[in-house]
Amino acid sequence: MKFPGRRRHKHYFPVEDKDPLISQFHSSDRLTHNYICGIDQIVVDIEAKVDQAFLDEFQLKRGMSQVIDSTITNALYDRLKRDKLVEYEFAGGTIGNTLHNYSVLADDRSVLLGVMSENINIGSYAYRFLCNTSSRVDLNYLQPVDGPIGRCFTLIDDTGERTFAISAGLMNYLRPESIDKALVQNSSALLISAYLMRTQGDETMTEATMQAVQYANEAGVPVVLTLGTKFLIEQDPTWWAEFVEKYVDILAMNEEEGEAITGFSDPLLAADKALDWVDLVICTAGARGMFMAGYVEESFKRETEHPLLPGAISEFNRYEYSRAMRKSECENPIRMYTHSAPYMGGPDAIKNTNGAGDCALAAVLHDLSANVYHKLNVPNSAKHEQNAFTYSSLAQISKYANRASYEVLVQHSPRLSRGLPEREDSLEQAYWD
Ligand SMILES: Nc1ncnc2c1ncn2[C@@H]1O[C@H](COP(=O)(O)OP(=O)(O)OP(=O)(O)O)[C@@H](O)[C@H]1O
Ligand SMILES: Nc1nc2c(ncn2[C@@H]2O[C@H](CO)[C@@H](O)[C@H]2O)c(=O)[nH]1
Repeated sequence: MKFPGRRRHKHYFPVEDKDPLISQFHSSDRLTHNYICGIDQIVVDIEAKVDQAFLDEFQLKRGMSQVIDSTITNALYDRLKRDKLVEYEFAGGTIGNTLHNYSVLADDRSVLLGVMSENINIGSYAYRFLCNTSSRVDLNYLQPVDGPIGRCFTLIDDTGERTFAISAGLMNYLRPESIDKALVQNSSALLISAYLMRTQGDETMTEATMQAVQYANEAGVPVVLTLGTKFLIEQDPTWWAEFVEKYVDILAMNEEEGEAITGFSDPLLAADKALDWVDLVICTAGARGMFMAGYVEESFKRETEHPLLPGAISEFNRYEYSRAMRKSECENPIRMYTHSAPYMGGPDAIKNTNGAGDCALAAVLHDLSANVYHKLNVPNSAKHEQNAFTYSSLAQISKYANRASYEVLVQHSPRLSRGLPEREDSLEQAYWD
């Protein structure tokens, strides 16, 4: 686990001053390591710039993520290739991206559950998926299938709006018995997306997901749900709200998905409503940055040093300097909220917003997982007198998340190619302490 910290002069000394006992003590194999796991439909993104006429031609609804049949897939693919419209092909999937980015940010292990073609040819989509995934993402638990993984045609129009057309292949054939109980129950978080509930016919992905969720719930492992696309939620918001309340501990969404599930278009109110169901909420809001909402025990609350912000909940950021706790861990839970604007006001030129939200979630998961790691290795630290869920305050986490998503906006792919710089002026000292 990467703890981005300060470098102190006293740690740099000549070789002859080296104490053999100290080097033994610092040997990293004595540390206990933790990991997070996630389930995804394994897909490769095929990205192309198109116009509305193109979407109409293939009966695709703008802005949606939709599953397409093999006839449309073949026609679409042939057309993209014929007109040389494909800009890039890269590993994707909302959870695949998030785990990859988590592993890059934390420089630590995550485990991806899903399917993988058992026979892989060089250059095939399965091959590409494996090549474009961080070596820190453990792919050893993937279930082999006799056929292709999924393809996600990512069609971007002039306004930057993305329309996803999914050619499923065998991506939804993960079986419940392929979910390793101990793996899930020993993890620091289980990450799932709303897309996993979109299955048809004999596809088993939904059952596999529910099996993993049940294992996680039994063991008190936080279940993190990312909502994926508003169109899925709009189909049955009540079902989703009940699902979240029953099984989920941390909810990640953008403002449109937030409105679909809570009925509130204001991201702060949407986050507040979702806090009725879960312990921690992340609501990204595009150019407006992001909102987070969580709980803290009254006696551990910390007042912000920033100006108090107006909003639908007045002075909502008052306790944003507190570390979040599970509601059940609080005797007198109080709600706290934070808002962060985009890092540096957002980049001058946005290359691609695809995956910005996934990356924000990866940063939040890094913070959560760092807390578990610290607790495992330094259990007597004063830091853990408070039984917090997060390593940092809500204010710091949302800044970190925006910093991480900035990196995705200035590159073409939703997956980070490298970690963040160890220290930045824009992050307060408290974060690194
Ligand atoms: N136009 C923008 N200008 C500045 N920052 C932006 C812009 N769009 C996104 N961001 C940054 O990226 C973060 C996440 O963006 P957004 O709300 O678009 O996520 P999303 O819709 O969930 O994305 P995805 O589904 O592709 O992962 C925001 O919190 C913000 O920091
Ligand atoms: N797992 C999964 N990912 C999707 C789906 N539609 C779009 N995405 C991914 O969402 C990512 C952006 O958030 C892209 O990289 C896409 O691969 C889907 O139906 N299932």
